[in-house]
Amino acid sequence: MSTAVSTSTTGGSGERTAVAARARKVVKAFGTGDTRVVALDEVDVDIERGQFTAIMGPSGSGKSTLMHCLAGLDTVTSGQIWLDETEITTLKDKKLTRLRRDRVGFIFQAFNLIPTLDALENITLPMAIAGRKPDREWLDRIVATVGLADRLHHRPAQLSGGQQQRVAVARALASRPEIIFGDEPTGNLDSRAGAEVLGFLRQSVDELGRTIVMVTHDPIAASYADRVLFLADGRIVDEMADPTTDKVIERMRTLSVEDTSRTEAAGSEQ
Ligand SMILES: Nc1ncnc2c1ncn2[C@@H]1O[C@H](COP(=O)(O)OP(=O)(O)OP(=O)(O)O)[C@@H](O)[C@H]1O
Repeated sequence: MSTAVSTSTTGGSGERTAVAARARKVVKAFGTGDTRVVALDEVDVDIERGQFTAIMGPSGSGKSTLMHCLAGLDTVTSGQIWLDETEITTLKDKKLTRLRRDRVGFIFQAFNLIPTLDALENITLPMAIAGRKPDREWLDRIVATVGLADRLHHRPAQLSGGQQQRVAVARALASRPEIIFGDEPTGNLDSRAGAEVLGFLRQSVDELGRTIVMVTHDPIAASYADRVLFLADGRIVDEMADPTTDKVIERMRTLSVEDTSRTEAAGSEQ
């Protein structure tokens, strides 16, 4: 079974669609024969523009694979993915690289900052590489939003983990990407620094109109989102609007019970 989670689009006439990313019947398999693993099994999903979406699910359910495919970091076995109105599943490497550079932002668990550059240079580096000038006003807004104004000339080693991740958030926002993907962005942070970074992600959606998709194991992190997608066995099995930590914990608990009973049923069939 696959669950279609759809929203209407307003595209056409050069207008932005209400959907920032869209997947249809996406299958991603790794390996062949006996070692074949189907990580995504006919996934249909719409990621709404201007929303904060969290992806949750048990370990191995396909969360990272879904994010990598939506972001054009990995190819699909079959199915289609669009970013806005561009189908990325048919793009050749060069065009895909350019699209990722120009239209997508990334925040990873590891901050991936360049140690010899200061915070401001790290924030503007991707744009410098792309030969683009940062929009000063936008940059100032981002720096103010993530609270880095007095740290801009510090190198990563002179910043706390939370501050380093804020630099990474500012770097992801700097080029005004259409969509930002985060893979466990608070996974390396203590709860206070994690809460700060999640607060900034929330603000970038509410105040800067960004679109964020975040993979997380943490129900508290998921509670900052507008909507949570739940994956199990490579399929979207549920979604939740306006999540709270307790509601997410409860849903994850029932998912792992369902997971165990599925595994037991599969075992007894053999
Ligand atoms: N490069 C790969 N080669 C082979 N199998 C892979 C590869 N990447 C992922 N898989 C398999 O695909 C399935 C989904 O993996 P994925 O990493 O997307 O899950 P996840 O939900 O993000 O897991 P976790 O929460 O543990 O990070 C798993 O069974 C995994 O072992």
